[in-house]
Parts: sequence; C-alpha cells; structure tokens
Amino acid sequence: MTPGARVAAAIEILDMMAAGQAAEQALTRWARSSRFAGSKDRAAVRDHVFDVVRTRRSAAALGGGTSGRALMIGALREAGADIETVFDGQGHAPAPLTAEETTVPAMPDDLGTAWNLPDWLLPEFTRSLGETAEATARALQERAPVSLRVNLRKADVAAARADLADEGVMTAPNPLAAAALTITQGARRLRNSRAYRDGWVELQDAASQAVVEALPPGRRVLDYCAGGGGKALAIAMQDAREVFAHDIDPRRMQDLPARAARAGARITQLATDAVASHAPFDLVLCDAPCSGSGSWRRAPDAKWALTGERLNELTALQDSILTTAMTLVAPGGALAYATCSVLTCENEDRIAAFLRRNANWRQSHVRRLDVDSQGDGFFTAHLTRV
Ligand SMILES: C[S@@+](CC[C@H](N)C(=O)[O-])C[C@H]1O[C@@H](n2cnc3c(N)ncnc32)[C@H](O)[C@@H]1O
Repeated sequence: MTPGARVAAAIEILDMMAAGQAAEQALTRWARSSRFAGSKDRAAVRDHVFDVVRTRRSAAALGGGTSGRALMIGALREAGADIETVFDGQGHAPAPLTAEETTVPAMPDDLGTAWNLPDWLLPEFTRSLGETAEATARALQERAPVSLRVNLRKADVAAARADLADEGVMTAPNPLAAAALTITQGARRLRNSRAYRDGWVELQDAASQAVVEALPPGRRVLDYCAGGGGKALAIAMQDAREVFAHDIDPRRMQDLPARAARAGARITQLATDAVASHAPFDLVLCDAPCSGSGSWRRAPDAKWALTGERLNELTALQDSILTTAMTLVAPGGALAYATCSVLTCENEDRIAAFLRRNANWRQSHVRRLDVDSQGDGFFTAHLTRV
C-alpha cells in the first residue's frame, strides 16, 4: 500500500470507531476485508489510527471536525507532515484537501485540548499528579515503549539479548526491573523469533515487572485478578513461589495454560468457588480492574470512553476486591494492591479507605511509577496485618 492508501485505510477505521466500534474491533474488521494489506501495511495503519486517537482532541481542533478525515488531517498537521503529498487523490489515497480544509483552524488554548484529556477528568488528574501532570498528559500522547521480560528460568538477560539480536530484534536493558528489556529496533520480528517461541522472553511492560519484582516474600502466592496472567507468569519466575491464578471472568485466563507451558512455569488456576478452600496464601496480589490511565498510550480509546460514573464504579469494585482478598491472606502474610492507573482516587485513596476500614492492617510499601519512555504508569502498595 502507498502512504496515501494507508492514511485512507486509517480514515476508514476512524469512521468505524466514530460509529461505535472499539479500536481493536474496527482494526480487525478492516484487516479481514483488506487481504491485500501486508503485515507492514497493517502495522502502519494501526500506528496512524492510534496516533490520532491519542491526540483526538487537538487533532479535531486542527482538522476542523471529528470525522476520520478531519481527525487525520488534524493529526498530520500537528505532526508537521506535508498533507498535500498524502491527500493527493492518486490511487487509493484520500481526495485532495478542499478549499475549506486548507484553512488551518486556530488551536484553542484550553488545558483539555493541550493535554488531550476530557475536561471532566482534569481536576482529578491534576490532583493526582501535581507537578508531573503536564508531563504525564504529554507522555500519554506518545507511543508506548515495547518491553520484554526475560524468563530467567530459561535464559539470562545477556543470552536472551544475544539471541534476539541474531534475529534482528535489538534491545536495551530497562532500568525499571532486572529482567526488563526495551526493544529499540525490530519489534515486528519478535513474534517469529526463536527466543519468543521458546519462552525465553515475554512481552510485558517494564513497570508491570517492577511491581512484581517488589512483591514481598511468601511461598504460596495468589494472583487474585490474574487476567491474561502476565503478573502470575512473572511471579512464577521467582524462586520459592507456588503460584495460583484466579479471575472473576475465567475466559480472561484462557491463554494462561499455553503461556505457562511455553515459559516452563507451573500455575494452578482456581475458579472463584475454589479460592477459599485453597486459602490461606502467604501473598495475595490484587492487580485490580482500573481506568487504565497509566496505559492509555496502548489503549487510547479508553481515555475518551471513561466517565465519572464508571470511575466511581471502579473505585467501589477496587474496595470490594480488597475486602474479599484480605480474608485470603495467612497470618503474617501480605496483601499487595496494584493498578495501571495514575489517578489518586484509584490508588492512595483506596489504600487509605482500606486502612480506615481495617485498623489492624498497615501499609508497608508504596510506589508510583510514572508514564515515561521506560514504562506505563503504575501504582502499588503492600499491606500487612498487625
Ligand atoms: C488489570 S486486569 C489484570 C491484569 C493481569 N494481572 C496481568 O498482569 O496481565 C484486572 C482483572 O481483574 C478481573 N476482575 C474484575 N473484577 C474482579 C473480581 N471481583 N474478582 C477478581 N477479579 C476481578 C478482570 O476480569 C480483569 O481480568
């Protein structure tokens, strides 16, 4: 596909999203109906779509509207691209700009547009991040790094890097965690690489790895909100751990047996009605459902879909998960809470509310991880019974 045809495809997908489809759904539907598109084309189209959605508000302002075409014009304008060479109407490229489209609208000077955040969220966002609010909002408009976790049960970091480099996947150590690497070149070759196939490396955000690396000791560990099992797999890499995984929605864990087999890890999955009979656990991790605000670079449509009402539902759910999970912790054990959110209402406020409800618990560790070039925004706190 030509550069223009890729932009035209992105416009089509953005219009599908405007009609109510989620980004992944619209991308999949487009890919199925566009068999001519190779993997590089699909990746480029995806990048266009996500670049636009991350900056949707400023793109709409600079493009003069919210249609896929207007958003794409706005995003290319913001990136300083030469729009006329892409919108030239040749082949499958978008039609040339109309006279109206060539007039660049004035950029509004409000915070919500500059930070590409919904207005209703600004007070909580600034309360949560203080002096780092602007840097975080701007970081959320960039592409996320692609990070790997070396599976130390199968390879050391140097061996994994060398093996990946042989196949054109170049990496750099990521300071957030001992086994974390950032891909600097060749990310698209990863899934076909030997190191990936043989379970030497897993795709995992480095901040997520840092959360696992900091977990307190304890032999029997329950990953209570296991989802796809990214953290359970990382915990299973640590010495002297026996790992159990649970999720209220067991379908989320459906790939876990295959992932564990590839990693050479043993993880026991527990259905909700089987958790209590396997308790107590020395460590219970609640990687709670959240707004995902620390990972909006990877799922930018979630930034625009979140509402105040949904945020309230999430904080209530976070409280109830902690209340259930604490009953599963052995005497002398620990409860670890984590979110990939940067919002105080989902983080420090939930821990404070838990400690108000449970006077016999203390916070023993707390850490916030920024959204930056190393990893996503995360929060984690450890709680112990006194
Ligand atoms: C942030 S995701 C987990 C991500 C996962 N730990 C990882 O590292 O890949 C949160 C998970 O919590 C699950 N969940 C939601 N409500 C729950 C509940 N009441 N009890 C347990 N899990 C719940 C969701 O189904 C979702 O898979």
